[in-house]
Amino acid sequence: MTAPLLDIRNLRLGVALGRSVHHPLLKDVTFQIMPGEAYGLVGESGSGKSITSLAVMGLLKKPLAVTSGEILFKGQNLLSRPKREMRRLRGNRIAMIFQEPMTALNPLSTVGRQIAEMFVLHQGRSWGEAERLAVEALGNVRVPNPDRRAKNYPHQMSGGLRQRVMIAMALACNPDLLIADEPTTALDVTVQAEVLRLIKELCAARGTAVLFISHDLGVIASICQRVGVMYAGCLVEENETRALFENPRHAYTRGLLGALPRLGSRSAHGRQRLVDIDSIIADRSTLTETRFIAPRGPEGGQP
Ligand SMILES: Nc1ncnc2c1ncn2[C@@H]1O[C@H](COP(=O)(O)OP(=O)(O)OP(=O)(O)O)[C@@H](O)[C@H]1O
Repeated sequence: MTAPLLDIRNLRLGVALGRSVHHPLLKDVTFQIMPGEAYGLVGESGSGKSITSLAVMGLLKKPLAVTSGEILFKGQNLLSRPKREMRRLRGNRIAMIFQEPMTALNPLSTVGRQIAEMFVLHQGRSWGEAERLAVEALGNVRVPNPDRRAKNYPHQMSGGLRQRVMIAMALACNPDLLIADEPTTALDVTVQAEVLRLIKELCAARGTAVLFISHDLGVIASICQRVGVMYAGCLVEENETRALFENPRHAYTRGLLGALPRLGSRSAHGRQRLVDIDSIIADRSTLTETRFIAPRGPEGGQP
């Protein structure tokens, strides 16, 4: 049997309130991503999606701290790796793209130079060779006129093109895992669709696994084979994407699906009614619905 690429086990994470007291933010989060698989984490704002990905990248900053659990990447626990090794891993074996590329790109350096830096830092290439590879990388993410565009500064590009630059940087070293945290939320719908298609095609062609984070189940469904649903710091349900849509078992997942706008569903006034998820989960503080629900096996039992 193939071993998981990423294996997060009982991850607990919190805000340090004192030396040993933590306010919990993640509670026993457990999920696996197989090599080449696209896995989606969906949940409302504040449910813990981003801090999960930052923990994987080793980028949590105080007062946030992992209190227990394991993050195994290719069988090795990232939580016990020295900082130097994590720096080598980031950008090389695990790469990340964020919602707003402007915050991740250096405004004072051309995009070609920034992509070239990946080849110099992680692959020890000469600058001349790295700059040639950077133009090639821009072409691979379908940036028109890559030679000319490589000389642009980030502010000279549209949001969609900047996100393509981020994807080119992230995939430069052919990582095993790409973490995409709401990469298309800030883009127009048409540009969003193009960028999603690009991520999907490039990762499938290279066999790169994806951890795709979004609050939008529709976006997740277009790219991921499996989905984990997060609510209040817990992974409350996990299933294959199609099965989750056909048979959502957790109240919060049903709420999320019910809140997806659908073509053709209109009220008597001709307007579509949007469903309020809060009306489905009455009291968040009790967290009575945060029990994990695993996918059913073929006969409806556990697989
Ligand atoms: N530096 C921090 N200090 C204290 N609490 C934090 C810090 N960063 C995040 N949190 C808290 O951790 C919880 C999870 O945050 P996280 O950013 O992971 O949510 P999210 O699901 O990614 O939401 P969003 O979609 O809005 O980014 C939230 O309650 C948030 O307020």
